Amino acid sequence: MKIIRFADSQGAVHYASRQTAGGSTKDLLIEGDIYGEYRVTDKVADVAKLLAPVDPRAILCIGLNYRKHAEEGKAPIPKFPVLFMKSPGAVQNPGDPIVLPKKLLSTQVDYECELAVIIGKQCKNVAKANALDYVLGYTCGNDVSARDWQKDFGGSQWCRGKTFDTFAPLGPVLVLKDEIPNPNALNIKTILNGETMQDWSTNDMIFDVPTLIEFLSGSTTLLPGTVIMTGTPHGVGVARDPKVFLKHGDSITVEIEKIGQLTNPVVDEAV
Ligand SMILES: NC(=O)N[C@@H](O)C(=O)O
Repeated sequence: MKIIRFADSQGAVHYASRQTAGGSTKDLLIEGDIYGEYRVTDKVADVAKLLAPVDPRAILCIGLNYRKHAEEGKAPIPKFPVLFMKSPGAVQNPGDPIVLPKKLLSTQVDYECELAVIIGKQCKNVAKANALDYVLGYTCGNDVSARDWQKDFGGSQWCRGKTFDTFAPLGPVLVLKDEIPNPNALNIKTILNGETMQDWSTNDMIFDVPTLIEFLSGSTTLLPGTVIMTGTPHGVGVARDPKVFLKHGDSITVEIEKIGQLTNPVVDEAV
């Protein structure tokens, strides 16, 4: 099942089951708690605005989790997953703009397509073999990154470069795990203004999804609604010659097999 989160014409936030048949889409209202007991009603949802599919409790991000991306960044292959975090406040809805900070703040904003895992059940010290039992589902993520803050100004801490407002677009739908039995067998792409910039497979992760859940839950209780962004493959803008950074007027799309397209326009911060 595919689940959307949306605001209705009164501004109230709900979930719905998105059903596509014969090319037409129908959204049926969900009643209850998607992390607990819920049911799909026969009421057609009044979808006024599509939102990010979840309102994250936390956003845990993994760096250098694809060999060729580590190589293009001249970084060593990590022995353990490289963890950093984004503020839940950085989440952006599908279709809404990625806002480039004032030039004073950053001139090197980059894209990163990522498979995002949504934890459905609280867990701690989970064994790899049972790790997917704690997953609710998957969505597309864009780990938007200000490289200058990540590399030069952040004092070797990546956090600020990764967590500006709008630097965590998520969407367009939450695909429940029954539709994706193996999250490590999906094609993943980034398309910038119609040009494919990243095109790889999640089967090339250094630490696969069950290993990441085992590793993270070994130190941190993962609460329902936790989002894990699992790393990006090669082809990012900073590694290109000439470098490619996002600019006002761009349109950036993350596309993942079995999930769909997460597209966001890019705009300059109003000064
Ligand atoms: N370089 C960099 O920031 N990479 C990470 O975000 C990653 O996904 O590997």
